[in-house]
This record gives sequence, structure tokens and C-alpha cells, in this order.
Amino acid sequence: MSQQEARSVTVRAPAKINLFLGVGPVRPDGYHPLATVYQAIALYDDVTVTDDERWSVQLTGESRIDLAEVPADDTNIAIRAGRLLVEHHGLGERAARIEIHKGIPVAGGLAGGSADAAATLVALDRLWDLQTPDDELLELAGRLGSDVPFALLGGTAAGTGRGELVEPVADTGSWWWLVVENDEGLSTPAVYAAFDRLAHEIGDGTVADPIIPPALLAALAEGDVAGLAASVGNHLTDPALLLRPDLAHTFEDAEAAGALVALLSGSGPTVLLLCESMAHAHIVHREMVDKGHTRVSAVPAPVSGVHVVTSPW
Ligand SMILES: C[C@](O)(CO)[C@H](O)COP(=O)(O)OP(=O)(O)OC[C@H]1O[C@@H](n2ccc(N)nc2=O)[C@H](O)[C@@H]1O
Ligand SMILES: Nc1ncnc2c1ncn2[C@@H]1O[C@H](COP(=O)(O)OP(=O)(O)OP(=O)(O)O)[C@@H](O)[C@H]1O
Repeated sequence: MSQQEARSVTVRAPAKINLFLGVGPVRPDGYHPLATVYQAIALYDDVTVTDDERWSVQLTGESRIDLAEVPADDTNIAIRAGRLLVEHHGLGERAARIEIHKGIPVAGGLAGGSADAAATLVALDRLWDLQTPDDELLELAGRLGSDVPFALLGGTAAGTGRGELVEPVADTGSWWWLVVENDEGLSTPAVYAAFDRLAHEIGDGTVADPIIPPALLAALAEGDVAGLAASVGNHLTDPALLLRPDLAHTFEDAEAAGALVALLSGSGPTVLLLCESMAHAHIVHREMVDKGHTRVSAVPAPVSGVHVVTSPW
């Protein structure tokens, strides 16, 4: 590398799914208390940071990704992450160019923006040799968004608070998921608002405090795929279906295609199909494509959280 060439660091960050997403009554700050189990899956964004005089973001991505939906200005969560790290360390005018290569669908309920924020924190920490302690990185991540701390951790983890308090859980399985993407994204705040509306319109307005099903934790610890299929769940399913009734067809197709279970990913609209093995995933994949679902990928899980791919040193 020549002296003039600016140094860069590339970090890879995974998408997340929620094996269980239990949602409690809305808090005074507008957030909902969660009891969730996150799992990192093998769909990735790559973030490359390079020293620069001002903040900027450049977007590229795999052909199926709709980059037009991602802001390329200061509102991009990756720039927010960079600025927060600079402020935390009192680095004044320090800035970087952030290149994001997206493999995670946008507004799909797979926490792609959160992955980029976590990747940016780790990439800049390495570029500038800041050696930020893990607990401080997790705290900064939580300030950027509820899903960001999990992106740092990866693997399989329980999430509480508004989802930002994360703790690894035992997972001995090698799981296979089919990720069925949708043409149109779904707004996370809109889905939570529909959850509140449903609680009042269908229920009496009271919402129980959620707990993670013990059977789910046992299935993960034992690597028991039938046990996992029987215990996954997502309290945002009905609200998402209220906003997007067409998703019901994906659930019907998943059942007919032989998936062990179909699960809404986070706030949707992505739908996840649990399969018994890689071979089973390929069979179900073919069935889903035959039924007209064009953007379907088979991915293993769990995978690591954010990790450095290339470093300047
Ligand atoms: C649906 C999930 O992906 C499941 O993990 C998350 O709960 C959403 O996490 P996120 O996208 O990182 O969300 P944030 O950026 O923290 O919040 C965006 C908006 O989602 C809603 N929100 C989010 C998290 C939460 N526990 N309760 C909420 O009501 C709020 O309207 C909030 O203004
Ligand atoms: N780096 C980024 N990548 C994707 N979206 C971003 C980014 N920065 C800001 N955004 C905005 O955030 C919105 C949500 O994007 P994201 O892909 O994170 O959704 P999501 O997967 O549904 O999130 P979650 O599951 O965490 O709620 C997008 O519609 C976009 O306007």
C-alpha cells in the first residue's frame, strides 16, 4: 500500500431473525417491552470504512436489493453510528467514507440497518485503533437502535428491555432456514402501532408481559428441530397481516411446500421457513419457487456477529 493511499477496514455483519418475539404493553416512551430470542443467519452486509474529511455513505448491493429505499445522507444509520463513536471518544472533526454492500433486504424485518450500524462501530474502532471496551460498544449500539446490540453479538441470544439487553443462550443446533423475501418493505413503527390497535379493538386493551417459552430454550440447547418448530412464535404476526393481508398466501404456500413451520421475521414482511436439513431446504426451496416466490434463499444459522474481514494492519 502506498503512503498516500487511505487506510480501510471491512467488517461483515449478519441479518437477524427472532425465533420468538414476545411483545408487552407499550411503555410511556413509546417502545414495547420484549421477550425475544434472536438468531443470526447467513445473509450479510459488508461495510468498508476509509478515513476522509467528511462523512459520506456509498451504497452497492446484490441485484435483488432495492437500494433506492436506503438513504445516502446523514440519516443513514451507519453515519449516525460513526458520529456517535466520534462523540463518545471526543474525536472532534474525525470522519470517514462508509461503503455499504447490502445482501440483507431493506425494511424486511431482518435488521439490515442495525447490522450496518454495528459493523460501522466495529470498523471505525479498528480503523482508528480506539479499543473501545465491549460493554461500551454494546451501550452505544443500544442507543442507535433496539436490534443493534444483537448484531454485535451474533449467534443465538435472549433479548429483553426493548430488545437492546442481550445475553447469549445455549444453542447446539445446525439450523436451516428458507428466507422468503417480499417485494415491498414494511415499516417497523407501523407494525407496532397496529399491535396496539389490535390490543384495543380485539382485546380489552390489556397485554400480558411476555416470557420466552422454556420449551424453545430446551429445543435450542438440545438441537431438537421438531421441538424448535413447535415453540417458535411472533406476536407481531397478526399486526403485520392486518397491514399486509397478502402475506397469508406465503404462510399457506410454506405449509403446502412441506416446511416444518413458517414464521414472520421480526416486524415482517419476510417469512422464514424452518427446514430439517440442507437437503430438505433445497426441496422446499424448489416448491416455493414453483409457487411463484422468486426471492427465496436457503441459509444456515446460527452464525457469528460482526467480524473484521480486512484490516489495515
Ligand atoms: C421488530 C424488531 O426487529 C424485533 O427484534 C425490533 O423490535 C425493532 O428494532 P429496531 O428496528 O432496532 O427498532 P428501533 O429503531 O429501536 O425503534 C424503531 C421504532 O419501532 C418501535 N419499537 C421498537 C422496539 C420496541 N421494543 N418497541 C417498539 O415499539 C417504536 O415505534 C420505535 O420508534
Ligand atoms: N444502512 C441502512 N440500511 C437499510 N436501511 C436503512 C439504513 N439506514 C437507514 N435506513 C432506513 O431504515 C429503514 C429500515 O431498514 P432496515 O433494513 O433496517 O429494516 P428492518 O430490517 O425492517 O429493521 P428491523 O427488523 O430492525 O426493524 C429503511 O426503510 C431505511 O429508510
